[in-house]
Amino acid sequence: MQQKSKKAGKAKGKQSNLRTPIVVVMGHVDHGKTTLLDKIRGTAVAKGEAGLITQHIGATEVPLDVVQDFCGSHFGKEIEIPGLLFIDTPGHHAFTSMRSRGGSLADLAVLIVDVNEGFQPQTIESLSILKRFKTPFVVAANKMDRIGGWHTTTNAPFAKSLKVQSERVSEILDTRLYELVGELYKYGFDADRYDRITDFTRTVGIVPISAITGEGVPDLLMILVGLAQRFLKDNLQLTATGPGVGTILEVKEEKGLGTTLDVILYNGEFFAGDTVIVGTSREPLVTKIRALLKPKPLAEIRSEERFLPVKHVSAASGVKVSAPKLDNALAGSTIRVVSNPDEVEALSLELKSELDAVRIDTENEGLIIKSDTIGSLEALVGELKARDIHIHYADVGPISRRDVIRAAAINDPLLSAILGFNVDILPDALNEIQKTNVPVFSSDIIYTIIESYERWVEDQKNKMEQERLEAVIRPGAVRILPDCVFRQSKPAVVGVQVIGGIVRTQVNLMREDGANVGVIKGIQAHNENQGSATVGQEVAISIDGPTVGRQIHEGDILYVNIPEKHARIVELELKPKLAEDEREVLENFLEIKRKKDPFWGR
Ligand SMILES: Nc1nc2c(ncn2[C@@H]2O[C@H](COP(=O)(O)OP(=O)(O)OP(=O)(O)O)[C@@H](O)[C@H]2O)c(=O)[nH]1
Repeated sequence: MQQKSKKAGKAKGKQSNLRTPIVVVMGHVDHGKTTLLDKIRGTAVAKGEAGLITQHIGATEVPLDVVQDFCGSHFGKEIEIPGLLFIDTPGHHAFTSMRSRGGSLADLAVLIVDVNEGFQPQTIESLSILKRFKTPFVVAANKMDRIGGWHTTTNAPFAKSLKVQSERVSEILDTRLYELVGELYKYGFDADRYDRITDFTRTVGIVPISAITGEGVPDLLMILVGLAQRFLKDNLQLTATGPGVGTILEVKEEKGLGTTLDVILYNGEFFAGDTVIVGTSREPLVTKIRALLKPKPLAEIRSEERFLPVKHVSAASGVKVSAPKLDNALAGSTIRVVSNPDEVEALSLELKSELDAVRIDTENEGLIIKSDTIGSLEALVGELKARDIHIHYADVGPISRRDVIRAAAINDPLLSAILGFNVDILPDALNEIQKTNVPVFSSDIIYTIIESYERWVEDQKNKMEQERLEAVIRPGAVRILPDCVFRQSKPAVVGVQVIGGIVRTQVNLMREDGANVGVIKGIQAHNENQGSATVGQEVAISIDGPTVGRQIHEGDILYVNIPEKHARIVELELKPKLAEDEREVLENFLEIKRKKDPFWGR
């Protein structure tokens, strides 16, 4: 044990400043992210190597030696990375709040998929985030132990585990893996079971695992080390020395410490006392690191203090930073060491541009977007842009009254809405929402937000369409009944039978020769006023315009004089839905119109 520690320490020194790669585990709810992280931590602890596993703030470091031991094999000299740093907060939320300039903070990702359930909404969302950030990843096909008839070999590498399975179990597993290959192909990735791949730069590896039994986990770790070595080597800027740069994972209030930052240091070093510049939602702030804190090892947690001050940390590392004036610090933004006061201005501009790059503030018609961190804002905005959904304004922070007012002022009814990712609605914003009826779609799953917004858009469109069609004047025809003239004129009141379609008040009537007759003022049946009458009904109608005996006569057929614009909609859009009588009336009506003008209504 002692020896191993020394060996690990020495090995690290040899490694030409290549820093520990940062790994994030992503996937759908309940597919096993937490269980996998627990397994990786727990196994190493169980192997009596707890001393080697370094607990970070928000992350767990697994040194290369531990990975080697777990895998039961030794890596060659070509492996120079000191180990793997797993971010403890699983999920894409953590992923999106971590970003370094130009991409995500994570060097590598594990996309975990329940092999029995296949792709689910958050799997797809995670995949699209990985694609956008171009983060190399492996797929962990989890819960293979749930296949009926599975024989468990605890913590065994996949090949060993597979050997003891029946042919039927192997076949089921293979089928499920092929389904995953198919899903990945659909989203633009070539994938295969990892042991069938020769070129990992082109093909995504799928590692069958069980996070519970540990089977396949050694393989997963091996693949991660291999990928990290390849991809990190290309990124020579990332080192464990020099002025530190980190991403703020969380801004946290701590008893006795005030506001602190949980930071993943991804490049260089922090020393207690360093001057740092920190991103906020306004002007970046310059402050001095009062203390760097690491979690206390489990055995030492006796007192209330959970943290251990350290003088120095180097990348990659999870650390709590205590410093004055941190209240406005913004999760997802950068913390950076200022080595020279002359740099402040340039660094400040750089930090501001980080937020400005994601923030959108235009005069165009579009949605209002609010999000909790820069990373999540970027992810949400990215997804919306990919769908060509217009954005009026996007910013970090809770939903405020101002946001609601801005959304209400948007003219396009389908864009007058707010989308929020993991943000609160301030109380006065709630009042404004009630007043304006601006819809707010919020969730901590991007996919859910967009899906519910899109569903609302669909509903709104249907409603608008329905309203439009309801406003269309439809075909109708009446015959004036004999001996039912109740008044000659001003207005003429006659008894009619509706012989087809529908007649409403306010529509114009037309004779069979095409001459306009006048407007229906009222419709009565059994002395009751009504707005319309349909086929078969006998009603009295009052018509403003004609005189009975002159323009109209008993026995005449009168048509609803459909305006040309409406006739076009009826003929082109509504015809298939018309009843037989309506269609007949429409055809007769159009025939009359087109006798004079063959192109009428076309
Ligand atoms: N049989 C079996 N069960 C598993 C495996 N991995 C996870 N589970 C179980 O699946 C459930 C969900 O696992 P979690 O690790 O909590 O899933 P998660 O993805 O972290 O879920 P969220 O944190 O809610 O997103 C738990 O009951 C686990 O015990 C596995 O490999 N085999």
